[in-house]
Amino acid sequence: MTFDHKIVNVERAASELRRGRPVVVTNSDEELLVFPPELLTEQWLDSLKAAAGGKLQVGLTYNRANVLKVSPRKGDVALVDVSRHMTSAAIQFMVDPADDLDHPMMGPYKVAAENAGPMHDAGIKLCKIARLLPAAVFVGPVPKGRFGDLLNVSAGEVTDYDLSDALSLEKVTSAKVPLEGAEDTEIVAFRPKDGGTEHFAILIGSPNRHDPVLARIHSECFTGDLLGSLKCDCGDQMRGAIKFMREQGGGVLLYLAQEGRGIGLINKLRAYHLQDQGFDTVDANERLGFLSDERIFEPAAQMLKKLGFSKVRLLTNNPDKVAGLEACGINVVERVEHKFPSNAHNEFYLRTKKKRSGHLL
Ligand SMILES: Nc1nc2c(ncn2[C@@H]2O[C@H](COP(=O)(O)OP(=O)(O)OP(=O)(O)O)[C@@H](O)[C@H]2O)c(=O)[nH]1
Ligand SMILES: [Zn+2]
Repeated sequence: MTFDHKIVNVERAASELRRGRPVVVTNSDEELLVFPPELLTEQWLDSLKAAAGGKLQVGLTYNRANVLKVSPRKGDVALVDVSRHMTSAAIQFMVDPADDLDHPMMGPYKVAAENAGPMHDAGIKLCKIARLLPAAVFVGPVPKGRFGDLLNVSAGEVTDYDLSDALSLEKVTSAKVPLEGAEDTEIVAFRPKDGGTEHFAILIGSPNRHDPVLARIHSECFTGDLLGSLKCDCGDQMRGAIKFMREQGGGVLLYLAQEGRGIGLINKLRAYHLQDQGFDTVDANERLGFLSDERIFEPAAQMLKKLGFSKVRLLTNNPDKVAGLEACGINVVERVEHKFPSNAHNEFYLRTKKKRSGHLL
């Protein structure tokens, strides 16, 4: 029997990291131990220092490194040496911006003599997949076999994860779920065959497959969609799209598991904490070490294709969504604006999206 382990290995490794356990990223002849800094304890740090024999490093993304005034030697990851006396708390200050304003004199940090490589990139990517802070403590690289029985995953599998995860989406089931204002509605569930990220398509009415379908790419927003948060416009946009589709005779809303523009709910709340300190939505993401938007469009495109839609009229104010969907082989024949009145809490957020993220309204 043969299995395609691509997604499985990555999901297992990410799940191990979320539990505060180290994993090993490999290439053809070397391996690199990865530990999530936000879950570091003094005990773990002592063990890692012992395993590293004095060579322990923290990997930071370009955006976080930039905040700390260090730069990657090459590529997008900066490696900072962990000195013998550095505590787990000091490493956590390095990767978590929550208390940056209370520690304005952090550093200076010693940039490692080595360049970061694809295994380091994969280590940080794994922390992102685990929805942890995008940083990692590293031991190595060392020749293969040194870290014994620790769970391991190849750097290539991690790099390919997003695409493999999206391209293996399959329809699992569907059911009629009448919604307020759109009673003729069906929810179609998608899941990669070996168990990755689940996404959902909400079909309003019975749109035909010949004409361009009215479509909305909606990234999950627990606070806005479910709780009615006034900090963003997601709830209005989601309910507004459903209502508009019903009025127009049908459409499809793709509900994507990309909470917080792809950083996860906990990291989004971390970004909100920084916004409470005065940083805008873009700076908050970047101080955490993320890109301002970490989303990809393949899952949306894949669901549209599986549902038989190849041409869409896209409800959005975000030109990146149009370009992103087009790049995945969906023909966006029209962008339909999707704006709702602002309130005192989201006005600055909406202005920032226009000023800094190229939004059209
Ligand atoms: N990281 C982060 N995510 C946020 C913030 N506010 C809202 N979000 C997330 O942003 C996503 C919603 O974005 P979308 O509604 O797709 O909006 P958009 O990219 O602005 O584009 P359109 O609405 O289509 O014009 C959801 O996943 C929200 O959780 C924030 O301040 N920080
Ligand atoms: Zn929202």
